[in-house]
Amino acid sequence: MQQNGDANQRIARISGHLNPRNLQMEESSGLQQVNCRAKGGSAGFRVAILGAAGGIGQPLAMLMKMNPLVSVLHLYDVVNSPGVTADISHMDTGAVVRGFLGQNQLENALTGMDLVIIPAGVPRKPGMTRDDLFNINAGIVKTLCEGVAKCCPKAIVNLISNPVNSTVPIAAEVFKKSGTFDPKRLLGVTMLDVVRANTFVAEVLGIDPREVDVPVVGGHAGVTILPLLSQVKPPCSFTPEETDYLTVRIQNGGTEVVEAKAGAGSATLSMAYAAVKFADACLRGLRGDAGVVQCAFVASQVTELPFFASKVRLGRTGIAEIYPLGPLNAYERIGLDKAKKELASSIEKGVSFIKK
Ligand SMILES: NC(=O)C1=CN([C@@H]2O[C@H](COP(=O)(O)OP(=O)(O)OC[C@H]3O[C@@H](n4cnc5c(N)ncnc54)[C@H](O)[C@@H]3O)[C@@H](O)[C@H]2O)C=CC1
Ligand SMILES: O=C([O-])CC(=O)C(=O)O
Repeated sequence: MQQNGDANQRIARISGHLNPRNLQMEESSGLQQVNCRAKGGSAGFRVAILGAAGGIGQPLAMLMKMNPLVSVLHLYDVVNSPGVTADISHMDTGAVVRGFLGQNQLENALTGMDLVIIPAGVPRKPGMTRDDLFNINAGIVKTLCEGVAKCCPKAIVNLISNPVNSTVPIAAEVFKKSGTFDPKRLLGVTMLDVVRANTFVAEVLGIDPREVDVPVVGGHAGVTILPLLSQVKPPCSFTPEETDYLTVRIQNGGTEVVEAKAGAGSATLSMAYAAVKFADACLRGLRGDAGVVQCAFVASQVTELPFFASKVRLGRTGIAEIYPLGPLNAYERIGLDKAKKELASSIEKGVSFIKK
């Protein structure tokens, strides 16, 4: 009898993932299901991806499902999230996966999350700047951040949607308006600039990219992307021609992919890789690991601008420390002036979108 009871319990637990009755319940009262299903998961953090069915969202969801620090993975989108969720949920890794479709499931997707990663929004086509995405993506980011403020105000937010130089200020204003803004918890993802810089510098030096660390500061668009080639690890030097080539290639990395994709979108796979590298750093910080340092676009006092990308140390409550830029050479100082000029107006555009 006892054996039968155990077996029934096991079947009930497994079929909880498949039983159409339970799925229906999730639509009407997601939170109840959330608590119930999490029992099957491993110990770890609860992560939501908003825009999970997109070009970045899908590989990002796959890679996060493989991350042993993740116990619960919520996949939210306005289209196609049920299919992506069914697919990802068959991977035999520890995280429990749940899908959420459409605005009326946003709150259930966000409730209880430790980390929210946002790649929702339209990507560039050839000939466009990231700022050309502002009109559509600003509203999307605003709505999603209002959800975060309401349902998981203590979550760390990794904001990927472009133009990052404006969407991060938008998010900050939304959080300020709702009285939940904590600058330590809002991070614009500029990791792809670092990933590209490491790759291109390694190519020039003829070494393994995994051995290279290039700080990239400023922001995430054109001249605001400022690689500090004088601070590359391992220590090395570049000719003026190499410095020019590397700086321009790193600044135009996104455009290089947009043009190669010829209308089919922008970087998705390398971005998903970069997003997971960054999210993993945030989770290791939350866990209490020491010495977790990455570049990110954050509320900052490193320059006179209210937001700036630089190296930050990640800790148990998000950003534990923001590092100064360190010594810059003449080339980098000129680059910094250009970056700051463009950044100032992108930041102002984001702030006034909410304040208007
Ligand atoms: N920070 C960075 O380094 C990078 C940022 N990006 C940006 O990431 C964003 C997404 O790019 P892709 O994934 O290639 O675009 P995509 O169009 O393939 O996917 C975007 C997804 O967002 C969803 N979405 C739209 N409105 C939504 C809403 N209100 N709520 C939830 N989901 C919504 C769409 O349904 C779609 O599934 C773009 O803005 C792009 O410019 C792209 C590459 C690098
Ligand atoms: O270039 C774009 O539009 C997408 C992006 O931000 C990047 O690849 O760095």
